[in-house]
Amino acid sequence: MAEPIRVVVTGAAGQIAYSLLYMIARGEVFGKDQPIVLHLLDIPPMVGVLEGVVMELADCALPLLVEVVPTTDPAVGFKDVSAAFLVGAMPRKEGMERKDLLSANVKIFRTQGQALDKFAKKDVKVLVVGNPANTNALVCSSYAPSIPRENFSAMTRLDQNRATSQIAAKLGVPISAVKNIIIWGNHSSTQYPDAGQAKVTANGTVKSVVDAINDNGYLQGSFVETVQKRGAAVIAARKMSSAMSAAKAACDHMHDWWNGTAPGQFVSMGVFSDGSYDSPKDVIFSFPVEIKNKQWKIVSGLTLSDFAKTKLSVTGKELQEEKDEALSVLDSNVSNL
Ligand SMILES: NC(=O)c1ccc[n+]([C@@H]2O[C@H](COP(=O)([O-])OP(=O)(O)OC[C@H]3O[C@@H](n4cnc5c(N)ncnc54)[C@H](O)[C@@H]3O)[C@@H](O)[C@H]2O)c1
Ligand SMILES: O=C(O)C[C@H](O)C(=O)O
Repeated sequence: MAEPIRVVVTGAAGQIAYSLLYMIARGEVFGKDQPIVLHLLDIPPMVGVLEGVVMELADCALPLLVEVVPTTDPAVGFKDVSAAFLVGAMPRKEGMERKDLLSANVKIFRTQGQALDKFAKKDVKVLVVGNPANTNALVCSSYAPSIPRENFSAMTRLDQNRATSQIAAKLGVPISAVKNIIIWGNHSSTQYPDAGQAKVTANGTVKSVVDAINDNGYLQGSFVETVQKRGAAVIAARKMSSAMSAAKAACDHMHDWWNGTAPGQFVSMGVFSDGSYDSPKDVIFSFPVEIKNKQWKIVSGLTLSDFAKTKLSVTGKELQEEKDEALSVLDSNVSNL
């Protein structure tokens, strides 16, 4: 058996964590041979709930879970962690846009960036789930200058999973038959879900999704809109934001970062933009990436349609605006933000 690794989940008393903790502790992210010490970080009013979560984790009798550390102290929560799932934040309610959460939530990510900088392992992999996820990840990284910025990411995997599921249903094929759907930009209603590079395997033959669907009106219209608005649709139905699917996506994201992507396949992650595909530099922008040895690389050389370019420009502009707004909320001289 390998040495245990320490993994922190923030917002550990919340609804996403309730599904996520179980999946991590079962070995679905770091492997079935990797023992885990789980750090559960939440805020003082949630201590009672957190105690219940600790009881349930014990009652799951999971062989890989060697220790659980519940805490409200970031110094304890982030101590020596190799992976961080930053879920804890205020969720969106019906009628709100994700950017309405910005001022409340960026402050949380400033504190957590500082704590990661001080206490986490320097090669920690950080996944930000709490919204607005892209800009929170940017803020967090900016307050953790001793950790490489490539180690900070934001979750758009839920959008990728939603988009893949829509395409598979439209074509009447299993989910596993559809690969390489891309989510570009922000985890918001400006994101661009793009099936333009995607492939489908049907009856032993690999085809482009564009040819298989043969309906540009759908691919540029209701497909894009359904994925962009799926989070709001779940909130309208559940009166709470998505949780089970968000936890599954967080596991998929970290699993692929940890274990790599299959040859020829890519996944979407919000990562620091280097200006690829004319995106604004130095915002956290979702790109297609390939992953090897725990390092992601933006897939280069894809040909984008004029329609796609317009969509990328809209979502890039929103991310630039969010970044400017975050700076005004933080009202500080963060030199590298
Ligand atoms: N990126 C995505 O695809 C995606 C998908 C779904 C939800 N989300 C976001 O994830 C976040 C969490 O959603 P949820 O449904 O689990 O919410 P929730 O309200 O059920 O849980 C959030 C938890 O975070 C805790 N928390 C608040 N401030 C904290 C802090 N400073 N440190 C540690 N914990 C803190 C709260 O006490 C609560 O227990 C929300 O921002 C939501 O919008 C993102
Ligand atoms: O939409 C939300 O606010 C929750 C989450 O980001 C989602 O996409 O389901």
